Amino acid sequence: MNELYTVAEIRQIEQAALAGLPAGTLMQRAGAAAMQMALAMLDNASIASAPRVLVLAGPGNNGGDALDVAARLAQAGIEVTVALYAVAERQPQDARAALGRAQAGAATLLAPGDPGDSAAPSAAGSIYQRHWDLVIDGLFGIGLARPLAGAMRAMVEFINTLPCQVLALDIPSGLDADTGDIVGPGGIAVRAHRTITFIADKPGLHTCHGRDHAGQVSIATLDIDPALLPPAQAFLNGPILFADALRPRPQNSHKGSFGDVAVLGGAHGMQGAPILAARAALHCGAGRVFACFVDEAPGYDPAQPELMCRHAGDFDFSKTTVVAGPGSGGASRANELLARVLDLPVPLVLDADALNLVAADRALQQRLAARTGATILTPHPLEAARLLAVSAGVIQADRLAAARQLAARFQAIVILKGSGSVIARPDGSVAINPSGNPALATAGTGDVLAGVCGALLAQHLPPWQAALSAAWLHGHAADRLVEAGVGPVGLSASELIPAIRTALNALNALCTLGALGALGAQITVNAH
Ligand SMILES: NC(=O)C1=CN([C@@H]2O[C@H](COP(=O)(O)OP(=O)(O)OC[C@H]3O[C@@H](n4cnc5c(N)ncnc54)[C@H](O)[C@@H]3O)[C@@H](O)[C@H]2O)[C@@H](O)CC1
Ligand SMILES: Nc1ncnc2c1ncn2[C@@H]1O[C@H](COP(=O)(O)OP(=O)(O)O)[C@@H](O)[C@H]1O
Ligand SMILES: [K+]
Repeated sequence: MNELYTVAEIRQIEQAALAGLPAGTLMQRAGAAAMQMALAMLDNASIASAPRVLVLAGPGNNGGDALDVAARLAQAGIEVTVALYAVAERQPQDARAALGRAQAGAATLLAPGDPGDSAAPSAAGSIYQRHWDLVIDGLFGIGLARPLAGAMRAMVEFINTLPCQVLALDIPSGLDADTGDIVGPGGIAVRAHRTITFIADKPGLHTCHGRDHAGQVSIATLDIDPALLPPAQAFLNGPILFADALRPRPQNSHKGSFGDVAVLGGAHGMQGAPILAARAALHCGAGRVFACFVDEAPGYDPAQPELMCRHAGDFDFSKTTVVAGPGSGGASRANELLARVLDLPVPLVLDADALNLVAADRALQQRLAARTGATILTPHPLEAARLLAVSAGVIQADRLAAARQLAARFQAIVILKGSGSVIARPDGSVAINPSGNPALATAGTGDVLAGVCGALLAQHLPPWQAALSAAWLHGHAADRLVEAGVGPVGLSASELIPAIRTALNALNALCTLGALGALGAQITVNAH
């Protein structure tokens, strides 16, 4: 299941489901699913003595889920302590019932204040000074309305220093489920190893701070009738979304069958960038690849003599897929060449300096929005910020909204890069890419991504599927390299290129075999 739902959508689904069920049913299903996850985490931790579990229970229904799990674990004979931040009279009905179940069982319930709080020194002390094998975070879920403060903030600061496993219920407390930002100003969020999220998956678990705070994400659907789920506007990217656009190569084919890619960039001192993009395009199957330089052009690329190096001013871009921007610089010469390619109806990828040139020039913006050819934009957050005339902080605070805004404004497919790259199309659909890791945080990997996009466009993938495939393959290759010890420290953009080729061929082989079902399972394993 690749659908991602906003808090507003989850609330609607929840209301529809609750209408047909006895009170407390969904919370008890959530508690039962979380209990299984907690037991599995305790098993995996191979704890020598009897395990001790600390459960944090907040004031709302997320706290209710936590109290339900606490009651279940205590009933199973596990030593459970609840740090309770709820007052029964103010709890929602289901959560109050869960409090009753926890109080009736063997769990110890404490109401801790700040570590130095003289009002509750013994409760706080017994939590802060003991050893814990597992912490279950049920402070806040989708109802978080403001930054964590006071005693709960102090508890989260403490939890985030512990060496033990942390399981978040629904959302790591403090994280915005829609955006993956930490609810602020000056907020804090639980850093969990695993998150069990209820009803359906949520975008904020997979982008911005989401990946660092949620850890491995599992979905407990709570047996809600799938008919109650509306059509999703957001998805977790994976081959299931784009594999049908990948086609086996016909035997009766030639280099002209797989398109030409021309990379436009490489101003003086930045010639490596278009070379990386061009090599990536070559290794992802483009029939012929040209590296076209804004200033002086090298005779050829000695490490990759298959590339044809040209002076951009002399090159006819009208019959190729164009990747514009890698190392192109911001000079007027680059601006003129960019204006020329924007007016051509060819498939076009805009990266790096091409995006900065567009951001600074209203005429280029109009040309871009008026294009008829397929267009993919690949901004990192700062480039996106320049395009939208805001700060990078504003982009990161709501990456989905920023990517959607750019896609609508320029009528293009947008890949907003970073942890959990967001791929958006002009109609507002988005996908969040779950592959990739910090090994990619090194110069040149963006040039490689642009080259992969170009190669896939040249091979006639529709731009949406080309962008989804490129982002996924790029991240997947980095994940495989890290598994093999090539990173996360010291992975180079050049090393990424053959790994992307391997991943693309493996995917093509699976698609050719019609093994998409198996692929679905594989994606889930990889993504979570
Ligand atoms: N309603 C139901 O039957 C179900 C609810 N579920 C759980 O319920 C959660 C949503 O429950 P709620 O809507 O009660 O929301 P939460 O439990 O996330 O929190 C809402 C409560 O916290 C208060 N609050 C918000 N931010 C605060 C802050 N920074 N400091 C102090 N108090 C703050 C609010 O005023 C409200 O009382 C889901 O995330 C999920 O875990 C699941 O059990 C599924 C079924
Ligand atoms: N921490 C990270 N996790 C996942 N992907 C990352 C991370 N850091 C960078 N990346 C990816 O690496 C690439 C970097 O691109 P970019 O910033 O344009 O670099 P450059 O311009 O130097 O090539 C993007 O695809 C981005 O999504
Ligand atoms: K939580």
